[in-house]
Amino acid sequence: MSVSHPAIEIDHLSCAFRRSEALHDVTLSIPTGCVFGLVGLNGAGKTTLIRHLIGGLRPRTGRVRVLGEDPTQTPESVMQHVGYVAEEDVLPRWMRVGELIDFMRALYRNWDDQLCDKLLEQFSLDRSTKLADMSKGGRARAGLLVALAHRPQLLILDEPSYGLDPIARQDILEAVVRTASDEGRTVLFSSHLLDEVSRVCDTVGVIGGGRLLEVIATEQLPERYCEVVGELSIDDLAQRELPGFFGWQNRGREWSVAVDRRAYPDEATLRREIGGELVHEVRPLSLERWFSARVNDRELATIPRTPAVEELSA
Ligand SMILES: Nc1ncnc2c1ncn2[C@@H]1O[C@H](COP(=O)(O)OP(=O)(O)OP(=O)(O)O)[C@@H](O)[C@H]1O
Repeated sequence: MSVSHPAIEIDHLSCAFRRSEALHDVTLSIPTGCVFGLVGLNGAGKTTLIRHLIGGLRPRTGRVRVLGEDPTQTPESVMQHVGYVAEEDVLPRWMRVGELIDFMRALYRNWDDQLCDKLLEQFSLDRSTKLADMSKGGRARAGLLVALAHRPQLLILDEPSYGLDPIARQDILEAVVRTASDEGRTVLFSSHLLDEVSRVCDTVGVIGGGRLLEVIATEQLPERYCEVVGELSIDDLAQRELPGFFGWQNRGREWSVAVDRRAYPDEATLRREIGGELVHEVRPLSLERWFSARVNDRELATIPRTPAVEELSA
C-alpha cells in the first residue's frame, strides 16, 4: 500500500440511529505516523466513529478512507494492515491463548512470530491459559497482543484501558508507544483517561454530541490557550463578551475560563481587558481543562453565553 495518503480520512461523516444523531458532519484527517487520541464523554460518538473505520458501519452520509481504501468495499485488504482492539471484552473465552494466536496467525499475512513471543513474555501471558480463566486485564493484554503481532500500519484502540488496573494500563501504553515509534505506524486511541492521552498522544481530538469539536497537537495546547482564574463578578465579565473566551466554570468564589491566546497580543492586554484586579492567575491550559471547556461549550462560541453564565453563578 502506498503511504502518500493520510492513514485516516473522514469527510463530512454523519450517522443516525433511528432518529438520534450519533455523528454530525465529522471531517478528520490523521496523517501517517500520528498517535491520535480521541476523547469524549460517554455517548459522545467515539465508538460509532471507530466502527466506521473498521468497516462495521457503512457511511450513509460522507466518506471514510482507511490507508487509502474504503473499509466497507475492501475490508479484507484494509484489515490486513489494521490492528483493532474493541471496547468490549469480545475474545472467545473457550479458546486458550495459544489457540487464539494460531487462529489470528492464520488470518494475517504479516504475522511476526518473534514479536508474538516477545509480547507473550512482556504481557506475562501463557499459551496454555484459557481466556475464560483470565482476568479482564489479562484478556485485554491478549487482545492487544493479537492486534500488534501482525505489525499493523494502523492500530485502533477503543478505550483500551477501560476498567483495567494501572499496571495493565501501563502495559498497554508502553505497547502503544513502541508500536508508534516503529517507523510509519499510526495509532488511533480512544480514551476517557486524559492523563494517559497526554502521555501517549501527539494529537488529540475532542468529540461531543457527535461533533468533532476541535483537533489540536498536544504540544500546541499551552501556547494556543491559557486558563484565567479570578474572583467572582462572573456576570459582569460575561456581559462584556470578550473574544476567545470559552468553557466558563465556577468553583466556589472563583471562576475559571479558557482563553484563546490568539485573540490577545500578550498577557498584559488580556489581564487589562478583564480588569486586572479580577484576575488571580493566568496559566497554560491543561489537557483536562481544555477537554472540559470544549465539551461544556459545544458551539465553540467566542463569547460566553449569558444563560450558561447564569447557570454557573446560580
Ligand atoms: N447500535 C446503536 N443503536 C442505537 N443507538 C446507538 C447505537 N450505537 C450507538 N448508539 C448511540 O449513539 C451515540 C454515540 O454512541 P457511542 O457508543 O459511539 O459513544 P461513545 O463515545 O463510544 O461512548 P462510550 O464512551 O460510553 O463508549 C449514543 O447516544 C449511543 O446511545
